[in-house]
Amino acid sequence: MDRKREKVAVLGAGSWGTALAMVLADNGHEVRLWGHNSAQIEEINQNHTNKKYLPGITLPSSVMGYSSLHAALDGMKMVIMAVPTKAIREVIRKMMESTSESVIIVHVSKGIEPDSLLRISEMIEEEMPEKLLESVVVLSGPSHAEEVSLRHPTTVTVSSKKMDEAEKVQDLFINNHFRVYTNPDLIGVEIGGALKNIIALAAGISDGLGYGDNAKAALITRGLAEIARLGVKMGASPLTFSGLTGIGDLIVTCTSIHSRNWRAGNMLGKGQNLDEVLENMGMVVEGVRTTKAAYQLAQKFEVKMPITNALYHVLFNNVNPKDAVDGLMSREKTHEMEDLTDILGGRK
Ligand SMILES: NC(=O)C1=CN([C@@H]2O[C@H](COP(=O)(O)OP(=O)(O)OC[C@H]3O[C@@H](n4cnc5c(N)ncnc54)[C@H](OP(=O)(O)O)[C@@H]3O)[C@@H](O)[C@H]2O)C=CC1
Ligand SMILES: O=C(CO)COP(=O)(O)O
Repeated sequence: MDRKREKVAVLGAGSWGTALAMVLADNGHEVRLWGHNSAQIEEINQNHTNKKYLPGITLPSSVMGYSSLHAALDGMKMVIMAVPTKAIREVIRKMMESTSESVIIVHVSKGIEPDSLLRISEMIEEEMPEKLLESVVVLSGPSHAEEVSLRHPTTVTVSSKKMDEAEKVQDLFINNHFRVYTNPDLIGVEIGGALKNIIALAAGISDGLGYGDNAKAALITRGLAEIARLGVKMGASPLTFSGLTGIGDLIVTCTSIHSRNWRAGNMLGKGQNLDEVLENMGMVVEGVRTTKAAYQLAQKFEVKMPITNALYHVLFNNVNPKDAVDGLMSREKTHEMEDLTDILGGRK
């Protein structure tokens, strides 16, 4: 495809920012990868590696590392925000000290902010004055950085309130190993991507306890049911949850050793405590904060989210993981399609 060469800044030099910088460089764009650790940026520029986050991978030499945010943003209209959810506000604030240009922000993170209960696009809109923010686009889907950096076939979805801007982002990233779809359901795309991490933690716990494929299939399916239940109450389309950012991302995260959320859950299931687990991981485990946010959202929207609820008590109230599973399995009997029966007038 004929493609215009764009200038793109990627903020966050962890696994996902680096893998996405590789996709953009493969597509011929000018890519500036900003990170706050200058030794790591030096490694990227001198050795074309980012060993901590993508071991064994050689980066295209056109990916240029920047430790100055000001320099990375100079002349940039397109900014990829690839830091963990809890760092987004801080990085946006620093960004605004460094630029007076209006930009399109593409956020690729998966979380919900506890207490404010905002989705990431809403946090960005809250932080940035309208005159500096042309639009926010989310890019999400089943996409482990490790596999993207090997150029293995991957599919993701972009969404925005302004779909013409989402289409620009589709054109920016799409190539024959990284296929990008559009979906206008911004709420559904963000909720699916964020909440799948809760279920991935639970799936890891189940595997760590020695339970098998039946338990994992149950968690994925019933997890999707509770994510969709909440998402629809928040204004999402139910169809989005059967797509890449719903069931697609649930499958990839609940079944892969690449997933930090699954791995963290696995260690919890094997008996480690949360602090030890997070210390050992050395990378972001978004599902922990998102569990807190989803627990609060379930209360706010009066939605039943039994798996989220059980995980919340394991993470924050020292409930033993096995007791949490026993509690889930001994819940009051119910109809599988509870919400459908509500719609059909309570027929059982
Ligand atoms: N990895 C993946 O496969 C995918 C990840 N995502 C999402 O992308 C987001 C980023 O994750 P990922 O790259 O994997 O995380 P990593 O843990 O691999 O990397 C996080 C990066 O962000 C940096 N960082 C943390 N806090 C700040 C801060 N305050 N200012 C500047 N930089 C900061 C870290 O720096 P330092 O090294 O100093 O800690 C590190 O470079 C998450 O929301 C995740 O859910 C989405 C799809 C796939
Ligand atoms: O979002 C991801 C894959 O789509 C990555 O998941 P983890 O953060 O659990 O590694």
